[in-house]
Amino acid sequence: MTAPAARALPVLPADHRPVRLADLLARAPGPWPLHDAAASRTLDALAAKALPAHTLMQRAGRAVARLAMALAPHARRIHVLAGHGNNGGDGFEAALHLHRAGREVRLHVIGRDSADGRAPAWPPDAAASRRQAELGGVPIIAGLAPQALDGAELVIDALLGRGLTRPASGAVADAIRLCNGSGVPVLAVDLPSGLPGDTGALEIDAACVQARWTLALLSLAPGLLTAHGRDPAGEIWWDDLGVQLAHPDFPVPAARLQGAAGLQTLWPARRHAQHKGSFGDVRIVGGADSMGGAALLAGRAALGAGAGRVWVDLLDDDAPRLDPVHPELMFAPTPQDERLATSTVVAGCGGGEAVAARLPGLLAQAGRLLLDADALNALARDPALMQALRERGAEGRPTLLTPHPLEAARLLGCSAAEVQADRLRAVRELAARSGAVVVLKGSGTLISRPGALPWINASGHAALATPGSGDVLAGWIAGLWSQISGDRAISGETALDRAELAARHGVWLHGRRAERLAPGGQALVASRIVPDGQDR
Ligand SMILES: NC(=O)C1=CN([C@@H]2O[C@H](COP(=O)(O)OP(=O)(O)OC[C@H]3O[C@@H](n4cnc5c(N)ncnc54)[C@H](OP(=O)(O)O)[C@@H]3O)[C@@H](O)[C@H]2O)[C@@H](O)CC1
Ligand SMILES: Nc1ncnc2c1ncn2[C@@H]1O[C@H](COP(=O)(O)OP(=O)(O)O)[C@@H](O)[C@H]1O
Ligand SMILES: [K+]
Repeated sequence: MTAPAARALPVLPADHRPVRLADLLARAPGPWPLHDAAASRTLDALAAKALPAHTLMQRAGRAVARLAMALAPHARRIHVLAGHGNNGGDGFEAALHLHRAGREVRLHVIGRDSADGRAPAWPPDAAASRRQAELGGVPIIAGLAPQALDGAELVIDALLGRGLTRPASGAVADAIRLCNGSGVPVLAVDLPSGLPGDTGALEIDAACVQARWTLALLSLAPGLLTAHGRDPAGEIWWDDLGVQLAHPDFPVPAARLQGAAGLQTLWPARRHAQHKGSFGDVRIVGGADSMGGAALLAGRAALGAGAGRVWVDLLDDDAPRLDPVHPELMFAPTPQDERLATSTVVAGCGGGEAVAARLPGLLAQAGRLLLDADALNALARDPALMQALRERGAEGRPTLLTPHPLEAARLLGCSAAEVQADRLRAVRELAARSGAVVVLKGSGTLISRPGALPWINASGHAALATPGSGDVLAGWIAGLWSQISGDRAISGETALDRAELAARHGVWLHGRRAERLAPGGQALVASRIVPDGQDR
């Protein structure tokens, strides 16, 4: 790709304000692109070229200083920890602004020059910003002494950003640990230092700043939103520094952020002339041995999401065929005829070993098929099933897979740790291998279809880490999927588009319901996460 002419870039005057990501997602349509480090470097260079020298870093530093004063208006003593890359440069600029605004600023320079006495080697912009800070009279201190943060009211973390190439160590890791141990609130610049921006994957005991707030600059890193990223990032803010990221010449993002926008309009109000047959049939195949509850949760969720009729096909012959809490649920064996071709089938919730025998028939006949839990484990064990899955996709019959990281690892033939080390790569790989839409669950759930940009879901928190919440999700997605298929099919969309839409919407609503029920992240039981028809 040839680089676009710099003057073509839409760089606006810097009169904008940073926005809290949660507010942005609630009101703006998006989709918001997420850029990896390589793309962000390209963006940085393009934007810097379109502006007068040093302007981009000045904007970044001013944005950090303004947000610091807005979030911690009473903080007088502010310590800025600066590393030796451009992240440090943003810190120098912020320190200068805060100093000029009358705050008591201490600027700690951490890294090569303080640790081993070598001459500092900042990139040109950061070197210029450091000179400005010195000339402006900001007190600059080499390193961070153990008691240095006593009495501090705010720390600005500008140690490491997108340039992280290895786990933080040495003087940088020591500074991170001191900062975390101080109890002083931290505003992280671009990323909490130590967090890998592309993946959000932290090794055990890796040094990483635990920020109260993170201000992402120009572009948003996927690692802030998935794997381990949400905890160290704290509340995420974003400032595009006046650069419009939607410009066609900008580098392709690594993923898109899924919020509510664009989804509500998919399920319009019901028309008077509609009947339950208009909203699709869902069949749940699962509940082997003592795991009938999983199938019931999925069935209830499909009903609550608005499916027209829901049948549960229990694999345990001795289990009662009635749900007293939801007597609307019907219990019947899955038919082996054309009714299967027009149904949305969920297989695997509490499926045990028994579900494997059902898969060849379902893969061959089900119109829409969602495989979860034990159905995924059976798929991982049997290459013939995987082949049948690919054939379905090639014939235009869509499948959705909803693995958690261990199930994804079994399907990919690797460990769960390897999946978690690069969740975006894992979800793309699994979608490509299976031809299905894949929902890789966990903090920052990913949704991917073959060959397309993955989505990272922004809703939900650890209240969802409760048994059965995955069964609810599977049923919820199926209930939505059944409504945008059949006679309510959205025109112009392919079968795989509809599968992806249902997955994106289901994952978003599932997470948002948990946030509403447990705003403080307190424990939830999965039955409460079952939708009640009000979730839109
Ligand atoms: N891109 C954008 O959109 C914009 C970017 N901007 C800002 O620039 C930041 C990116 O700057 P950057 O590329 O200079 O990287 P940065 O994070 O400062 O690291 C620098 C140095 O750290 C080193 N290093 C690496 N790992 C290490 C470790 N574990 N422990 C210790 N050291 C380690 C490594 O040097 P090494 O030691 O490997 O030679 C590297 O040179 C970005 O986050 C944002 O704040 C904004 O100003 C404007 C918009
Ligand atoms: N820490 C977390 N943050 C956000 N979502 C989570 C977290 N832990 C679990 N979840 C979500 O909860 C659900 C759990 O699904 P799963 O692991 O299949 O559980 P189960 O098999 O018990 O139903 C998934 O949607 C997953 O994304
Ligand atoms: K940082």
